[in-house]
Amino acid sequence: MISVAEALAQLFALVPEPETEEVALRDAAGRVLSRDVTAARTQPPFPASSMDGYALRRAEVEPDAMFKVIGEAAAGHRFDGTVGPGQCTRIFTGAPVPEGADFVVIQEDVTRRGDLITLGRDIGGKDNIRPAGGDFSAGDKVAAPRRLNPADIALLAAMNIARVPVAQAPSVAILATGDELVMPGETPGPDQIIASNTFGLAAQLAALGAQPRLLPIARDNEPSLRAALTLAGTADLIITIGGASVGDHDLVAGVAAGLGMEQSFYKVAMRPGKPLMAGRLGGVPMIGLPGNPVSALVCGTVFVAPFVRAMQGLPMEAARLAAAPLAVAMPGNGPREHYMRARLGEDGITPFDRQDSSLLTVLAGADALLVRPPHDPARVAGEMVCYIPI
Ligand SMILES: Nc1nc2c(c(=O)[nH]1)N[C@H]1C(S)=C(S)[C@@H](COP(=O)(O)OP(=O)(O)OC[C@H]3O[C@@H](n4cnc5c(N)ncnc54)[C@H](O)[C@@H]3O)O[C@H]1N2
Ligand code: MOO
Repeated sequence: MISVAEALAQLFALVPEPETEEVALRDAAGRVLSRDVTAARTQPPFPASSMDGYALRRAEVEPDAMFKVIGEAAAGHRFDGTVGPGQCTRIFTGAPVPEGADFVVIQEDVTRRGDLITLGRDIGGKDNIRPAGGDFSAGDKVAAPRRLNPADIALLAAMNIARVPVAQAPSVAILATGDELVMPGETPGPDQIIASNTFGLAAQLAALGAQPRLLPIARDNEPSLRAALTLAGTADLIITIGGASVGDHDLVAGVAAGLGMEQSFYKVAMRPGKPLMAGRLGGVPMIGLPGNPVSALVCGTVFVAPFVRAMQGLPMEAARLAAAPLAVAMPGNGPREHYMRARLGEDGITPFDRQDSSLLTVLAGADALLVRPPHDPARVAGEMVCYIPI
């Protein structure tokens, strides 16, 4: 059995070179920017007022000073003249500051009668002007790789980038295996259950910017598995669920090997998730997840998510760890890295009492996987521990 870190390193060696495509800005949210993009314009393109008020000369600002209003500058409509001594323009937020003016007095600090304004007694030194290029300048870059969040999309829009180079969304074939499985909505026989991991994993993948494709459930016999694995061959990544352990009906490794799979590793010193397998089948990376529902989804977080991020050109990094104080004491850990389903609260992190890898109710109630290294000694409440937010 290899360590989680070693398994992840071997998995990253299977990551294919990401491919780029261009998409409309509206479709770029959540995708990974694949090339640096460069602003073709400056923002704001001119010194702009940040408030509604009057534009005038800073040197003339003093208590009770009077100015003549000679025009108006609004957003989208500049004032074409020049503001001279003793003059001002009405100005609104976002408007270009007129020639000659270098200060905006907010209207709350002004009394206006006809074309004349009188300043109040406490104007302050803030000019209320956003300099040209205060946000960004032509030539500034948004650097790749980067998963584009809503603020990034707004920034690209402001830079006038209508089409965005992004990594192609990896197509991921998900193959559930087992005679006991039926799809949600179907009527299970007396010995059957509903395929659940499949859907949890598809949801994880969709949230990572991949395109999950559910294959028909493969039955626990070689022809069915072989047919299903052959169907998966056009994907960028094949994920199988179940049939990974040592039982008589656990056939995935054997059938995949028969089809020419080059195995990178099988079995990882972790809990849950021990019978994890990975390799390449027909040139396509393949990850064989254990069937137990929590095992499959924990492996989804610890292995599939970093892999799919790397497939989109993001750095090859393990799931990010956070730290929190333990709310309760814990006994020592065994030889496998333990990903304990846990809850964060005001007094720290608490692992659930029940850690069986079949319990989806416990996983659904968890917001953290408390990570315990192999042979981690007993811990007392208050000690800092690492966790993966989920
Ligand atoms: N003698 C041993 N037995 C087992 C070992 C072992 O080391 N020695 N390892 C255990 C561990 S740990 C795990 S994890 C499981 C993994 O088993 P498989 O990957 O072969 O998975 P299955 O046997 O096919 O299924 C296990 C369990 O999960 C249910 N399942 C499977 N697929 C789905 C799905 N898509 N949705 C919902 N539930 C699913 C399945 O019905 C079984 O209950 O092996 C242990 N055994
Ligand atoms: O490793 Mo299994 O995944 O413990 O249930």
